[in-house]
Amino acid sequence: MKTTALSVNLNKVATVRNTRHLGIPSLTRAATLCLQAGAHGITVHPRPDERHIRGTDVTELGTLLQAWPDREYNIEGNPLHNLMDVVGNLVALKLPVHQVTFVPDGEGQFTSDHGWTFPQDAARLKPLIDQAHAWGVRVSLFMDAEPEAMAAAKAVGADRVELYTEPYAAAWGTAQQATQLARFARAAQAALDAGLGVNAGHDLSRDNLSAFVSQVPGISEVSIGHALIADALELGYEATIKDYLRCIAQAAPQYRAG
Ligand SMILES: CC(=O)[C@@H](O)[C@H](O)COP(=O)(O)O
Ligand SMILES: NCC(=O)COP(=O)(O)O
Repeated sequence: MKTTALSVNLNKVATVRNTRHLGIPSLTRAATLCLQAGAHGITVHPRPDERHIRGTDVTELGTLLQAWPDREYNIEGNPLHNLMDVVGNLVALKLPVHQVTFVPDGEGQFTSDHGWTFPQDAARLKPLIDQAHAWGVRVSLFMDAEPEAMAAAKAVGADRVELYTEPYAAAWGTAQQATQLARFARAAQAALDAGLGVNAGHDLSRDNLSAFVSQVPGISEVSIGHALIADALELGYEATIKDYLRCIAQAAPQYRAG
């Protein structure tokens, strides 16, 4: 049994960097500080419009992660748009990529706000999942917390699902929190029962993280960007990462490998 991994999403560092032509803040510097502080991995979501993460960032971070063989690189995006080209480029360069997270975002979408739909998406996902597996890359599917969809995600070939946690985050601290936690716990258990690993992400924060990982079973990885980078602006990367790791450790989560 292992603890839940923390993968730091660097999209928002790139968002700030892209407002000038000075190259600061540096993504590789941010990644290094997060990894030195104990983060288990780095996540990026290179959108087709390159509003934050650019193709060059993906390659530079892959090069950096070569020096951190015990950490993971997770690339998110829509495999029907630019993601497969981005990942294929990393593979061709023999740079590490441990996981792809397929997200059904439209081009130019404000932010991710829903998961894949089954059975409708199965036929177009299958060859893309097979391609990622041929590259030796684990595939996670971004999914709404719907227990009945998990068996279909497994059947199409996914290794993991990433539960889209915005509805939980929005309910945290309200009368709906327990209902949402129970819903996510059912979805996670259904995924585990189907033989999938379970990741989670979107709007997770130092406030809502402990309750989630303690009450939703089997969370292998959380990917966190927006709130974490906002915290880092105030606390610095080292203190921020250590506090997110404390939130996870406090919940003492354990998961089945998958
Ligand atoms: C897939 C997902 O959950 C997102 O959180 C995404 O990575 C965030 O993208 P933006 O940073 O562009 O909002
Ligand atoms: N997969 C979710 C992610 O990488 C980060 O989402 P957010 O914390 O920026 O909402």
